[in-house]
Parts: sequence; structure tokens; C-alpha cells
Amino acid sequence: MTTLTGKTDRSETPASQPKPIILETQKLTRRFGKFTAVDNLNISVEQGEVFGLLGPNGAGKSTAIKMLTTLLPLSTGKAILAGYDVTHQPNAVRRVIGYVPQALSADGSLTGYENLLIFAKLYEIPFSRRRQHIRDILAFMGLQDAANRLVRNYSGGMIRKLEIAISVLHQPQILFLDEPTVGLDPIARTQVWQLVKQLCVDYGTTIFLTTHFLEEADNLCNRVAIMQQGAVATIGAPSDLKASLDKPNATLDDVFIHYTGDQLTSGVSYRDTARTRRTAQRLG
Ligand SMILES: Nc1ncnc2c1ncn2[C@@H]1O[C@H](COP(=O)(O)OP(=O)(O)OP(=O)(O)O)[C@@H](O)[C@H]1O
Repeated sequence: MTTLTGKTDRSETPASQPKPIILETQKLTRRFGKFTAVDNLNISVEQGEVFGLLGPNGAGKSTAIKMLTTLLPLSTGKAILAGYDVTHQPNAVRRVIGYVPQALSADGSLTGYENLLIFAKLYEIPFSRRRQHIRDILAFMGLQDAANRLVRNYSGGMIRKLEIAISVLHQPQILFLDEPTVGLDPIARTQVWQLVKQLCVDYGTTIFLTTHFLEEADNLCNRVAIMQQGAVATIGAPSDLKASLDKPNATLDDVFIHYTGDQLTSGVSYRDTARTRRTAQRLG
């Protein structure tokens, strides 16, 4: 079955077949002056995987995503996405990725449909297919009834869904989500995570995300990397990481604390930050 991403539905792929690596970094490094924000990052992500980049504030997660999405030049190292080199083939990389940044990116003064229309034009989706394509995506996101409402009247969860809809309009192979559920209430968070999972299951989209919600990362991610001070402290399937701790019924929180010490440079604990962000209002 051809899908939104233009790829084959994963359900048709035999489970035993090894999946290709769609994203690989080799010694990915970013310095700001003398400070190293991302330090020799080596990560590989399989096609169709949900991969989570975790870590305390300032660990380097957003900087890594900005390099992978061509928004920030690499200091040293290499990153290959869907066969394209981010340094030497940035335009090709941009065509195969979608990106939802932390900050609000939808235009509140336009309707949901108009927001999508602008990007459909930017992505050069042919006029004959534009209308139907936007309708299909709005339906997938459960936003069809809100299509003609101004986005400034959307809830935070609806805006996030619209931003994800915009980011997959051009059928990216890899979707980057930088803290997609920050500031959302628990119900909206669950809806967004379900959508992300659905994108992956139905359309084979590879998801690369950051989050501060470890329980959700545990449920959603096939593998996670925990970053600490720019470097990968550990990487693996949540179940394997939990099993590797000498603690019965260990959670991903336990794994996180084990590798990071659960302390921010400011002295505020990671859990406090996650709690604060849980109640934050994205739209002010
Ligand atoms: N443009 C910049 N100039 C100087 N330092 C920067 C710049 N961007 C990021 N940094 C620093 O790099 C480090 C990593 O920041 P980054 O935003 O990648 O962390 P993060 O893990 O995404 O944190 P958070 O969870 O708070 O989003 C931080 O110490 C930050 O202050």
C-alpha cells in the first residue's frame, strides 16, 4: 500500500527483515566558542523507528536536532539522513524531513486550512491534488471540523496537531519533534502521542523526538538515547535499559537518574522541570 510518506505500509514488511538505517551520525559535534554543546554524538536510527533523545535541560538535544535538520552547521563530524549528507546536501535533506520546533509555528491569524494551504504551495504540491491532500491530513489529525476556524481559537493540543499536519504535508521520511507535548494537558498529550504512533505504524514515518516525559518515552519509543553534557550516556530499548539496572521494577526515570544524577546545572531537578512544563501554557 502506498502511504502518506510514499512508502510501503510496514504491515506488509516481514518482521524478520532487517530495516535500513535512515539516520546516522558520526562524531556529530557542535561548539559555541569554547563550549561544546554536542560532543561526538554517534547515533543510528532504523527506518520506521520511534527514537527518543532524552536528557536534562542543556544536555544538547535541541542543538543536535538543529544540526540534523540543517538549521545549524556542524562544527565537526557527519550526519547522513535518508542517504543525504546534512553538510553537503542540505536541500535534499530538507525534502525528506519534517520538523516541529518547540516554539509555536502555526499562524494564529489564519484558519487551520489556510495554514496548511500556505505550506502546500511552498512544498509545490500540485494544484489538482492540494485540496484533497489537505483534507486527508486534516482528517488523519482529527481536525476536519476545525479546518475553517482561526487557529488562535484552537486549544494547545489542536495547534500541536496542526503543526504536525503541516510538518508531514510533503510526506517526509523522518519527522523531528522537539518536545511536542510541552505545555499540553494530559489528555492533549495522550492524543498527540497516539497520533505520532499512528504516523509511524500506518505510514512508516521514522520519528526522532525529544521529551521530558519519561513515562511517555517509555511507552512510545523503540529506543532512546540519554544525553548528558553533550554526549550520549546510554542508548537502547527502554526495556533493555531498565533491565540493565540492578533494581527490581526499575522505571525509565530510574535509568535517567542513574545516568544523569537528576540534577540540572541550576540545581533544579529534572522532575521539577517536567512538572513545571506539564502545566505551562504554550499560548500564554
Ligand atoms: N546559540 C547558542 N550559543 C551559545 N550556547 C548555546 C547556543 N545554543 C545552545 N547553547 C548551549 O548549548 C547547551 C545545549 O543547549 P540545548 O538547547 O541543545 O539543550 P537541550 O538539551 O535541548 O535543553 P532543553 O531540554 O532545555 O531544551 C546549553 O548549555 C545552551 O546554553
